[in-house]
Amino acid sequence: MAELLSDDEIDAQLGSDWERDGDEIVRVYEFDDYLDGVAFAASVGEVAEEEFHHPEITIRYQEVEVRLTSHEEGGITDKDLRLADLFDDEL
Ligand SMILES: C[C@H](O)[C@H](O)[C@H]1CNC2=NC(N)=NC(=O)C2=N1
Repeated sequence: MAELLSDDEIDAQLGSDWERDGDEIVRVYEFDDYLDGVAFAASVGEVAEEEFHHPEITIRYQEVEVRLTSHEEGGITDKDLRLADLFDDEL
């Protein structure tokens, strides 16, 4: 089981395009084309399944919102920060 991160640890390590929202970290990715967003969401899903750590993904017109938290630990852990970086690499 991963350790919950402190507020300072999260602030220090969170990617600049991500935001803290309570027990979650969130990023909204923008796309010119709806289907590019759909394809990106699919690639995020592939990474999540490989890592067996799953985000909430919301696909909207020209944007995809990705939210991460560690459900078992009840907050934000290194797993969430790592997945955020891996998702950003899918762009
Ligand atoms: C049994 C438990 O659901 C699994 O170990 C995994 C699946 N994917 C998961 N994803 C996320 N975000 N948090 C979890 O705690 C988690 N647990």
